[in-house]
Amino acid sequence: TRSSRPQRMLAHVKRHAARGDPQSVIDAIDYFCRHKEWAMNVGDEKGTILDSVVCEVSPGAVLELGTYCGYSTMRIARLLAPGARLITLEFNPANAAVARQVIAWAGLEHKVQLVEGSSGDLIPQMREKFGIDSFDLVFLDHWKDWYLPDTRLMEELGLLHKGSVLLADNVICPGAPEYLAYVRSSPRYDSRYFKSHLEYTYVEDGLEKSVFPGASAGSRP
Ligand SMILES: Oc1cc(-c2ccc(F)cc2)cc2nccnc12
Ligand SMILES: [Mg+2]
Repeated sequence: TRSSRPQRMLAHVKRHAARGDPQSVIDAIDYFCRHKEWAMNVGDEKGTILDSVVCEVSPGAVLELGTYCGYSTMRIARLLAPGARLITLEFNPANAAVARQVIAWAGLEHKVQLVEGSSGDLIPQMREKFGIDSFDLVFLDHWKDWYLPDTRLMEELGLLHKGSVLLADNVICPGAPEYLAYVRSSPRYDSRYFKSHLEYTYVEDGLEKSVFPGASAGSRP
C-alpha cells in the first residue's frame, strides 16, 4: 500500500539529516514540508517562538499534547537542561511510530517519553505512571476541541503550579475560540498572543502564551 506522508517525511529525514544532530533533522523536515509536501508541524516561524518560550521558562517538566511526527518534540527536547523531562502524548499509533524514529534519529530519545493514547485518559495518570508532580510548561498542539477540557483537567488535578506556562498552537488557524476566550477572560491566567503564520504558509496563525498565576488567583479572598 502507498506510504503515508509521515512515512515519506521520515524517509526524507533518514536520507538528508545527520544522526544525532537535532538541528539537521528539524531543517530536513522544514525543507520537506516547504518544498515537497505540506504537513502540520509547528514549523520554523512559530518554532522560533516556541524555542524562545522554552528558553525563558527553562522547564524541568514539560508536557506536549500532540506529538504528530516529533518536530516540536525535538525543538523542545534539544533545549532542555540535563535531567529535564518531556512527556509527549500522541493519539494516532501510526504517527507515534514515525515520531519515535524521528526522535531517535535526532538522538533525543533519552530526554523524551512518548506515550500513545488520548490526553483525556493519560493526563489523570501523570502522577502515578510518570511520577510527575506538576508541569512547568505545557505545549498544546493536538485537536483544538480538547485544548479547554484538557486545561481544566490539569487545573483540577493540580498539575499546574504558580508560574506554569501554557503555550497553545493554532489559536487562529484552525482556531481554538473557546480556549482563547477562557484563558483571556479568566483572572487565573495572564495571556499573550504571539502573531505568526500557519506553518509554511502566509495564512495568519499564532501561539497563545498563558501563565497560570496560581490556584488561589481568581478565587474569593
Ligand atoms: O498546526 C496545525 C495545523 C492544522 C491545519 C490543518 C489543515 C489546514 F488547512 C490548516 C491547519 C491542523 C493541526 N492539527 C493539530 C495540531 N496542529 C495543527
Ligand atoms: Mg499545530
